[in-house]
Amino acid sequence: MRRRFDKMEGLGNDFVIFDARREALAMDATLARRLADRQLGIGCDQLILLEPSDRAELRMRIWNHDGSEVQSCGNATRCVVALTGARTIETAGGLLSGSAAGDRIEVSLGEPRFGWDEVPLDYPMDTAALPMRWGPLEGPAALSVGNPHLVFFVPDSATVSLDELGPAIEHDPAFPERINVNVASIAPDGALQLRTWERGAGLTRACGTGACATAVAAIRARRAVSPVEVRMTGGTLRVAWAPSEPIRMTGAATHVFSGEIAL
Ligand SMILES: N[C@H](CCC[C@H](N)C(=O)O)C(=O)O
Repeated sequence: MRRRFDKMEGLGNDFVIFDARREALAMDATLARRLADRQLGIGCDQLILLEPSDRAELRMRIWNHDGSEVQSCGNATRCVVALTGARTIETAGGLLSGSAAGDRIEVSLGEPRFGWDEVPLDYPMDTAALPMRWGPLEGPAALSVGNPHLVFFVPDSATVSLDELGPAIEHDPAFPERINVNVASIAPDGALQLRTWERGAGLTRACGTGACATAVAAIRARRAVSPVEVRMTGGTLRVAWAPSEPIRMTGAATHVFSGEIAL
């Protein structure tokens, strides 16, 4: 059976999107891994499946490059809004809303969660600063923005060996669902410079939920003021948040090509 897909990217974080709202498509870890493989398949950081929803205009399901199905993906959400024009999206991480903002897309990710069991962590800890260390990285904030994130603030995020430290932190037993690892520094103009080791995908050029988690942690710790610019390898996102408000992220979403593949 041949199925159409759209290839899209948000700041270099790339996606293969199948629209299964009219014709169901059975996706599983094995198929997602093959489609995401850059030699054996189409190639992407995350595989996205759109399905009907009775709570929003559509449901978005997300599989990482390693085949793990997860709750939320910020950059892909902007791409799905741009591709479909949907304004409400159901995900396992919560209900999202989005709209075009000039040549950018704005998405509301809902409110962050700071409870140790909401991240989740394996046991109670102060999520504002976990009493943990991995090499030079210590005392991260932990939060959920629909998916789990750690945020480390360092003098210069460009000098951290995230390719080495990322896997050890992602798979630490303290994180029963694994975790996304963000390392950020504060630029002289108050912007955040962020690099992310993504759960299930490794180093990516940008991470939308990582940018949101890092901005929330910075605003909460009074290291930054909302709205804050988050600069990543693949480009910049603008994140706005205040306590008891949803997180709002604004940035680019680009259609690269459409294609067909035999499944
Ligand atoms: N790796 C993430 C999913 C993709 C997040 C990222 N691509 C984004 O733009 O938010 C996780 O396992 O929770």
